[in-house]
Amino acid sequence: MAATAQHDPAITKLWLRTYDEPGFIYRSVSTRPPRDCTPEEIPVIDLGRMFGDITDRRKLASEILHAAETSGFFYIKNHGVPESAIAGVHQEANKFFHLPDEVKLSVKADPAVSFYGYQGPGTRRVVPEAATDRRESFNFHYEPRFDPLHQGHLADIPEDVREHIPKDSYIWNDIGLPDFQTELTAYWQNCLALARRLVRILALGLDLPEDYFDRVTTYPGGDLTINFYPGHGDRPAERQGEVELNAHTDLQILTLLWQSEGRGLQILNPQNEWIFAPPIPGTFVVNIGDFLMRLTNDRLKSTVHRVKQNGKDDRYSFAFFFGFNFNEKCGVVPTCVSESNPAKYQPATCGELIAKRLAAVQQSET
Ligand SMILES: O=C(O)CCC(=O)C(=O)O
Ligand SMILES: [Fe+2]
Repeated sequence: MAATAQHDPAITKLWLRTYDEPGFIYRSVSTRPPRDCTPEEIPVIDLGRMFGDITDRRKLASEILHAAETSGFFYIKNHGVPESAIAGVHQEANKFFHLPDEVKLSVKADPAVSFYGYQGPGTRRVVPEAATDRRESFNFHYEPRFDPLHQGHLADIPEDVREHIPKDSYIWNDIGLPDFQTELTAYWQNCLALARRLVRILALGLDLPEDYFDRVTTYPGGDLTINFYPGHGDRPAERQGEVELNAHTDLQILTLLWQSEGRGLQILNPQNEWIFAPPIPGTFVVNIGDFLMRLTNDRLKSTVHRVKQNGKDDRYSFAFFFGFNFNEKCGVVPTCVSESNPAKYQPATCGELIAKRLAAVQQSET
């Protein structure tokens, strides 16, 4: 991927994509093998208090804020997403990724329409300097018809919201898995509800009214990606050390990540060293996205991460990316600016920034 810096072999140049011109930056990163994160670096936060009184909620909010301001990553437990919903997706993901290639390719992303659907191994490249990602994935996006908030009112969906929804219904073509769509959308609904609650806690943590962001989460970004990273099984680990998903930051507000057993996810800490965020049973990993970093004037951190799969066993992960309404212009929130710390960013819609970045990614793939 990256060229080694000239003077120090323990440092390598890591290229990253950004929203802003020129579109790339690089960081000088340690080549030392990753260690596991400490509980201080990526704490486990108990969300049970989300349903408590305002004192409980404020206490929870301050813990979340602290993690979001430091590593930008935290685990959550007691998150309320039923194990059965997770197991349902896990089972369907296992069946899906073991289908013959021609079946998976029948629901593949058509770049002329959207980037949703199946993406085979080696088809995505985050930055021109990087190798292609080796992961396989399937992803779909927010649709009001899946959102319990709009059940029974689908006729009232505003036209500009409709226009924003990609017309890629082919991603749900029949692939011979009768429960695939049902299980994925049921899990998606759980994540959507959880993300809407978490954003309220974030608002409290930012000293804003708890319902401050509600207005921009009525037709939010809500992408679910199921990822598959095959293990090497009984064969020699020929791919050991290779990156399966290249270093990136997530684009929107926050990501809820479930990971199956086995290390894979690595996070770049403030000392520019990779650390593992190993799976912890019963938890999700949450991380802050670029758009929320921008809305908080860089107070909350959107942290670089990547995946290396170096185990014998297959690894799965499910990433739910939550964003604000795509057509809503959002500026830096009032509690993150002051006379001595003016807003660094102009108001923008999440939709326009993401479209710009995805177009750039597509360009580096062609
Ligand atoms: O598979 C993982 O652990 C991380 C996936 C990820 O970072 C992503 O899909 O953006
Ligand atoms: Fe990510």
